[in-house]
Amino acid sequence: MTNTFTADSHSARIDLRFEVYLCLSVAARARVSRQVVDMTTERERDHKSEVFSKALRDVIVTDNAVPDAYLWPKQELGPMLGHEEFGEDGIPLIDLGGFEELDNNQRRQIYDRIRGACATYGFFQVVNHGVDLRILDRIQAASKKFFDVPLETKEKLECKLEGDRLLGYGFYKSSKLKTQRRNWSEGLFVDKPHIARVSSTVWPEDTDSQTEFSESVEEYVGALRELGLRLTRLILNSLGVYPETYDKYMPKEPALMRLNHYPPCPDPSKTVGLVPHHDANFFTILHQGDVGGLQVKKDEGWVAVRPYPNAFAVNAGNMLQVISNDICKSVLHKAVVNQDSDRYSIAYFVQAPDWDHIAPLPELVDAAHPVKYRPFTWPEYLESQLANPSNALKNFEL
Ligand SMILES: O=C(O)CCC(=O)C(=O)O
Ligand SMILES: [Fe+2]
Repeated sequence: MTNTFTADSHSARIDLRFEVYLCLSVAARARVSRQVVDMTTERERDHKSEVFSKALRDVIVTDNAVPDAYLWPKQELGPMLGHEEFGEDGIPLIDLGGFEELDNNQRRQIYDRIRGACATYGFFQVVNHGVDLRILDRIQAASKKFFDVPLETKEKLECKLEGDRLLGYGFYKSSKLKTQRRNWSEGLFVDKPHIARVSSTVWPEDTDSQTEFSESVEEYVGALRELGLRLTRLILNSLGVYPETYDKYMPKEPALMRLNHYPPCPDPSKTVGLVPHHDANFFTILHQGDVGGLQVKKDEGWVAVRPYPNAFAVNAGNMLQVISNDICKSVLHKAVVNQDSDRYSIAYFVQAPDWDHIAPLPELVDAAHPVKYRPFTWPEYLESQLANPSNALKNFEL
């Protein structure tokens, strides 16, 4: 992929892919370039060799203020909700324990809850999902250890295109605003084939750390792949699609993953952890650990997704919205930060099936439910994303 963006600069293309593959797809136009990690002021440059979070904390100690690049105008933030303001979020927490033993009626109830959640919120949460909790602890520890290494080491993994996918480490800026506000976060994009390169770059002399990082991430990817397949079947069933074989509906491999780190922030009410965005992929499985921060757009406001340490939040991406003929909604979501704790989240982006054309499933189209999108290829989608980042699906709507 893809030669279709020749009119645009290299960085714009990278920008686009960043959004798509890292799923900062609609509201966010994050620039992935050297610029991303280039600090703009003298003071910030001084801190470049520090750990990101420490650098920010130092700025705070010096100035008792958030650097300008991270301050968002109030009107851009919209109605704010603190990271611990959990109301009745209404997003179902679905217990998958013992699912195989359930009778058809009981299963149907679960399918209905999944479908209702995808239609209303675009999100649901799962517990007893079959992923060993030790695997979750291990990946959280690996992620923390990664983000704790000095910035100059992490920068060796600068985000760049690898084939048709962007991988590596970076801060994120949003081009949503002309002023290029920054998100109060750093992240590492990795997929299975590139895990070993990450660990050998970050810990060239330390084979124990290399092994620990590689093993924890590989183990996580393996477990999440299984969960991704299981959730694909559950979601298809919830849509009333019962193919003889699910093979042609199975996600494309490898999935992409992003480790996110949100350092504590002195003024969370004026900053954004991760800018509001839609995920572009099929669906995302997010582990947000025990520190909340994920918020989902509902009507004119935001709903905070309650963190359950052992749960995963699952959300529909743009491709699921299309494939489900708009039954599942790819909903705007964002991450907010807080004053006291580091937050580590892990997003596992399940890819859409490897079809020549993405289109609504014929099973979901009839006279009462007319087809909502024309078929399109992935490169066409990317082009549309570049032209219309806030509504990439618009081009394909019928
Ligand atoms: O960290 C979070 O809670 C949100 C992450 C997210 O939405 C993403 O990585 O696409
Ligand atoms: Fe997301």
